[in-house]
Amino acid sequence: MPKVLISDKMDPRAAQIFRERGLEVDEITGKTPQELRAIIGTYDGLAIRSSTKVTPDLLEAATNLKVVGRAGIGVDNVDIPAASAKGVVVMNTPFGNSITTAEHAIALMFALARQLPEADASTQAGKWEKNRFMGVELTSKVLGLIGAGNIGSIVADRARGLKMRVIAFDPFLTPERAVEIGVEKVSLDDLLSRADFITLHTPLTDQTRNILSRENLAKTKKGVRIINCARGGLIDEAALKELLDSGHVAGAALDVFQTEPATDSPLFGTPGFISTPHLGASTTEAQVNVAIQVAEQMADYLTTGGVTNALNMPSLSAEEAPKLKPYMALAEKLGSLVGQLAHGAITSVAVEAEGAAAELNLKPITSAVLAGFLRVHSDTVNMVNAPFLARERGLDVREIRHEREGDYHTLVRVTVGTRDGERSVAGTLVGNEAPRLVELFGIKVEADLAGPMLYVVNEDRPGFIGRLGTLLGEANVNIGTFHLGRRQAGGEAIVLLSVDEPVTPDLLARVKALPDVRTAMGLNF
Ligand SMILES: NC(=O)C1=CN([C@@H]2O[C@H](COP(=O)(O)OP(=O)(O)OC[C@H]3O[C@@H](n4cnc5c(N)ncnc54)[C@H](O)[C@@H]3O)[C@@H](O)[C@H]2O)C=CC1
Ligand SMILES: O=C(O)CCC(=O)C(=O)O
Repeated sequence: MPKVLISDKMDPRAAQIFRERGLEVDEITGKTPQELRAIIGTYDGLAIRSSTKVTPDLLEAATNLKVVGRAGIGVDNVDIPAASAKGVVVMNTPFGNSITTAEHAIALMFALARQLPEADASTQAGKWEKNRFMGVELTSKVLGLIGAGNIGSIVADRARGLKMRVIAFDPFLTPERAVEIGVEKVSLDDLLSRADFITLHTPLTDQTRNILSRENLAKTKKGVRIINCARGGLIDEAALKELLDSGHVAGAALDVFQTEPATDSPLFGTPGFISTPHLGASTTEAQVNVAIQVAEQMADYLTTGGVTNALNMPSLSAEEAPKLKPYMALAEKLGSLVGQLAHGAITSVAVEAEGAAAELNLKPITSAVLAGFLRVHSDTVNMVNAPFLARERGLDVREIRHEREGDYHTLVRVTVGTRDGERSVAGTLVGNEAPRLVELFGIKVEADLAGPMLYVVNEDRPGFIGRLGTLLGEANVNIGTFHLGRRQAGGEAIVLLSVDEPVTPDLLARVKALPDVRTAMGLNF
């Protein structure tokens, strides 16, 4: 039974769903990285929010880990390249907390406009400072969105309801989408100079880090108010402090900080500054949404192989997964076969699908081919890290669909390119279920690829099969299945036979010494 660890505080529905789906679950929160490292080894799944840091060090100790599920959006606390290299799927829940976070940005905008936290503190201190707290109206003001994705577009919708004019800087926002969400697409400089309020809604990337740098902050309109409910690191906090002190920036509200938890900051106590402790996603509704979603997604993956919202693997719905499962088994076997047989450096891999296979999602099939192929050289390869490793090796990977049906109702062909030319193998599914090899390097042969096998290329001459059978009998090697194929009568022929024990070097030498043998190899599936 797969085991899941919930290592950050999460709505109890997550644990409930894991149990209902037949998984064992432990909730152990508040551990130090060292303590987590000590226990992670037995878990197949790790469910987190933002506190747990999934580092290369933790992943090294996570010897059973198959999936990390982030109950939330940002995955900057997960080292995705390191997880991919280890074959661990990383999933998030991209929509469950977006409304809540957008509402927090709007709440902070109101709080800045009317200085609500200061007014509250002053009133409760018995001061009744009615003349101190002069606010500004939101109506007709310009709101500048940096990032107009899920959350940014919800903020735009709410702001338009407040009769604000919304402008947006987002290099990936199409003009059509800008019209659809009712914003004016502008350059960053344009936004900085026009916005009365600026709100950030991008992920933290190399391009967005420090997007509100000292230089860019200096370009803002005097009296601007700034909100960040996205990620610390988007704003130069030291420059922001100086501009608040000078009065150029009238107010700033940060939910997120460069260093979290932010228990100390030069910004604390600055007039016009408001902060919340990364509360953007903290509503009951959002936490229920993300907990349910992450648990369902992780349980799907661990029980059916279904993949949703993964950041390092193509999606595969829970309905698709069972249909694709036999294809992935076939693809892995074909990948493994070419990996074992092809000599010389492989530069390209083409995966072709014919007939029924052509109607399927080819990404997982290709990943399985690559996993089978690369596993010949490393047993830590799986479907998650195989495409990543293939890219690292500079392999040119292609997918080709042929709608036509050939001799088989469904067919997957794998062709590898080497310096000596291309070599291909093909297979089908018998009864839509059982993988069967049907073509090997241009020769038709029907064989199940299972367990240890002996592969022989020979001249097609009378008496050869008898000699091979006798040799194996004398060597006490039991034959499970025997498959033959030939290019043409009297030409190159192949023998593929399954044997009960792996082929030893001694047996291989004796097979190679038989008359008419061109080459022989032991294979394993
Ligand atoms: N404070 C909190 O508790 C929460 C924070 N977040 C954070 O909010 C941020 C936004 O989340 P979503 O809207 O769901 O993400 P999203 O991926 O839907 O939208 C991000 C937008 O940023 C844009 N973008 C990317 N690079 C850009 C650049 N260089 N300049 C301008 N725009 C750029 C993208 O095109 C995209 O439209 C994320 O960082 C997420 O982690 C999300 C939920 C809760
Ligand atoms: O889980 C949380 O409280 C933080 C949410 C967040 O930052 C995100 O989803 O990106």
